[in-house]
Amino acid sequence: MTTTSSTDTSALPALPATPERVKIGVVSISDRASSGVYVDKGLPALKEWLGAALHNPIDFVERLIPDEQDGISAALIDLVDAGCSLVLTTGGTGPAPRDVTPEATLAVADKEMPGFGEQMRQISLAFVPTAILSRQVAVIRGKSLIINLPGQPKAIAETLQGLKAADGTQKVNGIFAAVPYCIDLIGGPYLETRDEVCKGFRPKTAIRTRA
Ligand SMILES: Nc1ncnc2c1ncn2[C@@H]1O[C@H](COP(=O)(O)OP(=O)(O)OP(=O)(O)O)[C@@H](O)[C@H]1O
Ligand SMILES: Nc1nc2c(c(=O)[nH]1)N[C@H]1C(S)=C(S)[C@@H](COP(=O)(O)O)O[C@H]1N2
Repeated sequence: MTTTSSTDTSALPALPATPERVKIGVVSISDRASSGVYVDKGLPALKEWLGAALHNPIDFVERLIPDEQDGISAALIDLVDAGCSLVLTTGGTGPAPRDVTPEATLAVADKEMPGFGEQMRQISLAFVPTAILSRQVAVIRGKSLIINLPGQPKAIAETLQGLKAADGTQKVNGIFAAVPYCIDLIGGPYLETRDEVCKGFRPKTAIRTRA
């Protein structure tokens, strides 16, 4: 009789020879960047970080939009409908009157994922005492994970990858460590991280290997 242990991953399909293509939505939400008062640094920072963190080839779908709740919700719906497995927003998470990104994100949610916001505020405290001013949320819509990041361009890498000590050991885990497995669970592509940037974590039973 053949027995299968709880850590036997042979039941999972083998990975294709090269990492799967993934479609990722990146949304920069800023009144001033979207109207040309200053140059947008949000989209370049998001694309640069994701390109460095993933082995998967990425098709980016980009939006640079003002802080308008209905427009933000419409952009998020569009990106999910376009097949983005992951959507990252930057900006508009604070307490100012025009900061409405969390409301716009919750308005399109099937499920809220509160752990991401909790962990991001915790991580950000290692960088700035004002971390708790970000109301950022994460949600599932269809087969897509949508995550809000703060608007400061440097906050993108800070929250996604966390903080490393001078000797290279991870002092504070970034939230991206939990993203690949979350996307597995909602039926998306298998994300493969570059461990030196951010090591994705999966339970042993969810780790797939190449044939
Ligand atoms: N897309 C961006 N590109 C470059 N810098 C940005 C961007 N978004 C925000 N910043 C910087 O981070 C700061 C905090 O971001 P926040 O989202 O709170 O912007 P804001 O003050 O509401 O103004 P705006 O929406 O017009 O960018 C901004 O004041 C700006 O210095
Ligand atoms: N990692 C990180 N988190 C951060 C910050 C930052 O610089 N780095 N800025 C904080 C500040 S000052 C504010 S007001 C809130 C909300 O920022 P937002 O409105 O630009 O999204 O995010 C906070 N979180």
